[in-house]
Amino acid sequence: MRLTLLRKAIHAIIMGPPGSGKGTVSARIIRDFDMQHLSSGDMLRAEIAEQSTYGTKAKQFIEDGKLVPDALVVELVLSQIQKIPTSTSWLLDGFPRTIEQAETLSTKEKIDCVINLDVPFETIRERLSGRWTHLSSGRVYNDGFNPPKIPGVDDLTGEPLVQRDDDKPETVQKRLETYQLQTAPLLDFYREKGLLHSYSGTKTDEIWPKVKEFLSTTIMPHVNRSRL
Ligand SMILES: Nc1nc2c(ncn2[C@@H]2O[C@H](COP(=O)(O)OP(=O)(O)O)[C@@H](O)[C@H]2O)c(=O)[nH]1
Ligand SMILES: Nc1ncnc2c1ncn2[C@@H]1O[C@H](COP(=O)(O)OP(=O)(O)O)[C@@H](O)[C@H]1O
Repeated sequence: MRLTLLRKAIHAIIMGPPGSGKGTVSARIIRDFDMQHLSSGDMLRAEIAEQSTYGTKAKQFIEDGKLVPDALVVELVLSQIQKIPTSTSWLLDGFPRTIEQAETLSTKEKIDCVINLDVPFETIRERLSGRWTHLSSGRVYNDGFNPPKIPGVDDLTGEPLVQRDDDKPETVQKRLETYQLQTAPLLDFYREKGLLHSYSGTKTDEIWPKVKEFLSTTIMPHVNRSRL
């Protein structure tokens, strides 16, 4: 019997080092499951493009491969979450990234699961040198893995793609160090709560079926809109 009356909105987090495939896997999740995607990096880049107060404060930290201060990111992300109807499921990508962010989030929202993409740093360094981003949507491409139909142009809008300034090798190295120091400790935070589900590998196409299987069977069989 289907227990449709018990449907509830799911609150999921996707974690992993920069370039581990969070955006790529998130796009597949929202294609196949009825969820709203919230990416802190996309939000910050939109604020920078608008030259807003948030954007102006965040810009230098991002360019330096550092994390943007907790207070700023928390305010930005929580204000976006609050705009989502309570009946809508959401997937947070890139947030939280520090214990302080996770603790603040846990006082405001109940989290159902954390998907962690465990990809070796060597693989990431190679990938990020070939990442092309459509800034306004957050869509990503890669020279070898999923190239755009026309080089340098977004498939859906025809607008130009850019190589993010923070994808330069020296900034990538700094971001990986920042991840190791400030974000990796979050894995234990969520493991202790029994929420962490880690997927290791070097290829998204191998990781994705496992993530999909987990979401379909365990977390949200009721919102799965794909044909398994
Ligand atoms: N070669 C290769 N590139 C991938 C794979 N998965 C994702 N990418 C690319 O790697 C880059 C980083 O992925 P992205 O989803 O942006 O990672 P994020 O920084 O964690 O959100 C992008 O250019 C993707 O197109 C993969 O399995 N192989
Ligand atoms: N939760 C966050 N806390 C602090 N800084 C953040 C957060 N999310 C994004 N940022 C800033 O934005 C940059 C880009 O983030 P993101 O788009 O998630 O890229 P990636 O996953 O490739 O590192 C980060 O390097 C960091 O400076």
